[in-house]
Amino acid sequence: MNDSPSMPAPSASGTAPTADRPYEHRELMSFVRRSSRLDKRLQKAWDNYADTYLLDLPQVGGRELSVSPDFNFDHAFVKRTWGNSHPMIVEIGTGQGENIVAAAQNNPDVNFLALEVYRPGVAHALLKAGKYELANLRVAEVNAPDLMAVCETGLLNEVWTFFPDPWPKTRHHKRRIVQAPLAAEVHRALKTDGLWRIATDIEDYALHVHEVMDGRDDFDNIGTRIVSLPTEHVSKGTADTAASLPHADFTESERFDGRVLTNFEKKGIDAGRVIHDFTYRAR
Ligand SMILES: C[S@@+](CC[C@H](N)C(=O)[O-])C[C@H]1O[C@@H](n2cnc3c(N)ncnc32)[C@H](O)[C@@H]1O
Repeated sequence: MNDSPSMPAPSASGTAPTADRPYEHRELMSFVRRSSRLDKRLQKAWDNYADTYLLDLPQVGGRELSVSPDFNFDHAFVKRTWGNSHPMIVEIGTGQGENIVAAAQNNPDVNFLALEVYRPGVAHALLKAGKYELANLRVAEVNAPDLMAVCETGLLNEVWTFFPDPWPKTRHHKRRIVQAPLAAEVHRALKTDGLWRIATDIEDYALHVHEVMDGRDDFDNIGTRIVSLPTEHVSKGTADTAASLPHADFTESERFDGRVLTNFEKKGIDAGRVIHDFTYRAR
């Protein structure tokens, strides 16, 4: 599989992952492995469509959902797999594939790769890809940062991370997938002017994105809507109390019109939460 001449990409920690020291800096995962049992319908989808749509990527021995650091996600692999060199968009944490399937249907001249660790989600994405006979979509059941780490420099036009798992407890914030090391890897994988689109319905995650991303000198936040969010949380209090708290001011984007309303987003809206959209352009 690894017949490309290009070297494995360096990891965000600055040292390239190797077979005996793979992704050491990433032992804290952004997900907890859940049941991979499929019901009859999803098992049938898997049996029918995995050969066509699921990428069988080499793993690090004994580490589920990993991608071997010896693998290169590069132009040559894209050409062999998608059969062309069209622009490439990668979605990190695709859920059930609702969004990327719709995008792939609407943009046949763009290649899409969905990354997801939850097997029933992967199976749903396969089911829809098969149902709509999408030639431009592939799905990988992998830990997304592992794939980003082996992505050829400048290969991607866009990366999407919509409604990442919130990990609300402070002691779990380190598990949030939007982190400085991933940002560095996404930046390296993107073309100059490529975009990382992020959306969340969790106010504290929006602050987290702002904290991780807005001080970076390798990305520009191209949002134009000015937002001011309190940086401390009070469970009870008046509007005056809230206004007197320290605030962070930053910019967000208008809703990305390439995003369909997924179940996750709908649940957030139904619960009265505000959606925060960010667009970061790689320098
Ligand atoms: C809250 S869901 C949102 C799904 C989808 N983006 C949407 O908007 O409907 C977050 C998804 O990210 C996936 N995920 C979390 N960490 C991941 C990782 N390291 N690699 C790939 N997928 C991941 C989870 O399994 C989950 O399906």
